[in-house]
Amino acid sequence: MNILIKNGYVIDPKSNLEGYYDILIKDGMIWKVSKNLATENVHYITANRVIDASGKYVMPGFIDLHVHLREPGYEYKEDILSGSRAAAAGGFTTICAMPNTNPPMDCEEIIKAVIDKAKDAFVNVLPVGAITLGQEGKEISDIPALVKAGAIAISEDGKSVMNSDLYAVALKQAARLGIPVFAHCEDKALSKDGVINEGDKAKKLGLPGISNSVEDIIVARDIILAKETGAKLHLCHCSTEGSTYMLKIAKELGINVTGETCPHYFTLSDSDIPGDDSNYKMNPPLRSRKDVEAIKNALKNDILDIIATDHAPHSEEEKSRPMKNAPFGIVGLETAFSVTWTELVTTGIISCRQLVEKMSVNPAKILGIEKGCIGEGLTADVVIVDPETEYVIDKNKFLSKGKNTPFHGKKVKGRVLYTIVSGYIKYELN
Ligand SMILES: NC(=O)N[C@@H](CC(=O)O)C(=O)O
Ligand SMILES: [Zn+2]
Repeated sequence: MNILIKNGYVIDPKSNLEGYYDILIKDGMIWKVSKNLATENVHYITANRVIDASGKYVMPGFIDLHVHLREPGYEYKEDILSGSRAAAAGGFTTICAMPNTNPPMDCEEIIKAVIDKAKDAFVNVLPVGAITLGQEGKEISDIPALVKAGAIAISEDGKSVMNSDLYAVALKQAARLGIPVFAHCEDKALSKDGVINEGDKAKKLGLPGISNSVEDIIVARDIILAKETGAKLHLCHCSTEGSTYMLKIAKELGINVTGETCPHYFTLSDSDIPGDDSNYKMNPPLRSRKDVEAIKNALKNDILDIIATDHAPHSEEEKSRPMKNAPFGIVGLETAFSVTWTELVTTGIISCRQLVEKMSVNPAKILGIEKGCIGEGLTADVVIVDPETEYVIDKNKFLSKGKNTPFHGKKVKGRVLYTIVSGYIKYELN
């Protein structure tokens, strides 16, 4: 299948290309990027499909470092096929699958099974291996075997490895193997049975709170250990002002650390929680307005490098429970681009270029993969968006099995129109 994308506004920071270009995709690859490409004069190649992208933006496909696909074990929440389909609808062409499955992705066999299953997926799925066996925090997984089987990174996501001695060993191994460590920063002894951010809202709802120190303490520890071990540390879902300050200092000191946040942390604060509604329950929790401002500022100043979704689907039944008893997590694949465009780009907090850097270029760089770019000769992973369309988010239209979102009914601007993975149109808005 050959595709010609005509008249689109291309934003490709890695090639330092921004402007109106046509793109010819052939045999799964970016064949030509040029002004005024006509099908007939491109080496006799005719396009089977011509996409008129006038007034649209063309970007390298988004890469999500933080997705919970729930397979194996929790297929009632999501599976590789449904989650990857939702990813394509969100403009993502590559996603990382977190290991907190059942059983966790802590051995060669499970990593291989996920890779095998992902052959039918709508987008590229890259598995992340669990740091400890069963994610129990007691015994380290066979990390070299996980990497050999295809794990792109390691993580204990859902929790932290609380034993610093064990964690340091894992960091050293990751450093030696050249893979990043995705860190969920949460001091379990401190967070206890906390449900939402510590503060007025928690008091009002009579719910146990989660303080900023729960995150900040482990962020500090992990940065210190990254310095000592030389590991490539990636801080997942940063939500606090403190995290952004420590990230800034760590970068200034030349420590190999990157930071991620998610759309909900720069859009909502705990004061937006309307009542006992579990669609507002996630870990880390929605923080104070001051934290939200700090997160936005850190995105603007490129202290935070990555916008990921932390797509965490749960069943209707699980999320209709009162906050105290519902699992943590919200879905995000199908809302991330529109929410980010609305909250950060149309407001001038970040540029389009920065959006592409944070959702495509930087994730590719962290993973060390040749993606996040529309360069000639590279695999054709491309997203086409409409920057002007306004619509209302409707969870009932999600392709994900998970409908648990606090953004249902939110009016947004900017919409994904096409997602092209390895030269195939995997999503098209109709
Ligand atoms: N973020 C969440 O609230 N939940 C995630 C786990 C995680 O990413 O920490 C999940 O797996 O449900
Ligand atoms: Zn996490």
